Amino acid sequence: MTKSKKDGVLHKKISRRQLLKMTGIGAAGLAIGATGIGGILSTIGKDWIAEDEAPPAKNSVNFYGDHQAGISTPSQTHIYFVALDVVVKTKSELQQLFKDWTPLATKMMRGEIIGTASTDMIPPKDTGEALGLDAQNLSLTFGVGESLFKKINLGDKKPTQLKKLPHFPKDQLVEAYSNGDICIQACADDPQVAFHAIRNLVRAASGRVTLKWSQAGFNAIAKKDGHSQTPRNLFAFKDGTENPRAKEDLNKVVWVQHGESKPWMTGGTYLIARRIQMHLETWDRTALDEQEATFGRHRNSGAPLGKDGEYDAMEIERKDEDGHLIVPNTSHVFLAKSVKARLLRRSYSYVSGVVDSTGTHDAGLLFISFQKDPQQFIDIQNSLGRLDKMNEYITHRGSAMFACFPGVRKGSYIGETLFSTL
Ligand SMILES: C=CC1=C(C)c2cc3[nH]c(cc4nc(cc5[nH]c(cc1n2)c(C)c5CCC(=O)O)C(CCC(=O)O)=C4C)c(C)c3C=C
Ligand SMILES: [Fe+2]
Repeated sequence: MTKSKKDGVLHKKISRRQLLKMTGIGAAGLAIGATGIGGILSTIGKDWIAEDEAPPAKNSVNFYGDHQAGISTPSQTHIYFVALDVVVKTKSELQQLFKDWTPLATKMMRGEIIGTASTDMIPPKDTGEALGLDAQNLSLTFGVGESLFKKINLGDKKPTQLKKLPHFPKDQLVEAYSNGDICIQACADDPQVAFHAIRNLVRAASGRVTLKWSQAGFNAIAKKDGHSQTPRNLFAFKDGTENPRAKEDLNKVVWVQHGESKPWMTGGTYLIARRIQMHLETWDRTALDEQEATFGRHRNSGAPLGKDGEYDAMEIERKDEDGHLIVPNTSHVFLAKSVKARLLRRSYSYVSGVVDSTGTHDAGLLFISFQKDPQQFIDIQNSLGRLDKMNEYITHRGSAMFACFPGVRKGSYIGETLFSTL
């Protein structure tokens, strides 16, 4: 948006280049960098800069790019994840919804309010609870579920990969934590910033979507010598050690490549969310040796059993001098590694009060994985199957799958690749 209708030409926003020209800095002055521009901005007010052209905001994640933020982005400390059902009926109404969300998402990811407060009879445009906080590395990730394609005629755009997951042994899924037409994942280094983003996106979509389910989560990220450490889950084990990180790996495991799914998904990925209850009381009665045999890793260091370092190679076929496997063949990692498939895991712990029927903590993991094909998740979950020693301590309660759009180009909008060719 460059011009507000209400206020006319006086509110036309200006580009970074125009600003440099106006202030007489020009090409030769480009070396002043962000600090110099920041000084000018604080004098004239940054509302005057077109958002696509503004310099990077403090603690902000880039909204634009080949891929959406919040997937290969380093994990923030908080998540607020929401699944929505649509009330809109047509593809143009749906397209408009994503168009309306785009400027709000870009503003919030820059730590800006989505509109000025009004003093007259109209409620403030921004709900306001993130005022005074910066962007807190907020990332917003949008996806669409299988059910959306049943409600809205999107031609032949539904990817074959986007379908209900099969029933897995020991699943006890409830609809109240499952499925949805649209998902929005908000991750930030502050819980209020993450919630504020979802609250304002849902508010802006009032009458067009309804809330289906949501889940808040957290990860404590310790720092050692200035480096972020792998977060520990509520069983106290480092969770996320073995994850694809290099660009080449991400292309192999996470990002849909040309020809691998529907064309609109190129650069996108599939998100699988599982709300997994962790029976903390049972776990806390288990000896440390047994806990470590459950995962196949040492608790404190995160190292593979029999090794010292978290990133030492996990060689599941390794045997001791008596010929016994060092990493038990019923351990979580042994089974997860026994199949070729890989995933990018980006999970968060949750605590949600008390389970009425048992009087125990309702706590666990909002397991989130990204993969270019949901079959990768299915293969691993089937391998864990009934054998995974961890099954004694967990119950899967919720499940959902979403196709996440590729990244957004400047001047475009979220989901454009899905709608543009309709
Ligand atoms: C189907 C996929 C998976 C589910 C569901 C899952 C649940 C789950 N996992 C943990 C804790 C840990 N998982 C670890 C490794 C690991 N887990 C999966 C897959 C699923 N986990 C994979 C593919 C891997 C990596 C295997 C490898 O190649 O080494 C670990 C070890 C440390 C790490 O690498 O992150 C832990 C700990 C919990 C608590 C949980 C459900 C509540
Ligand atoms: Fe796992």
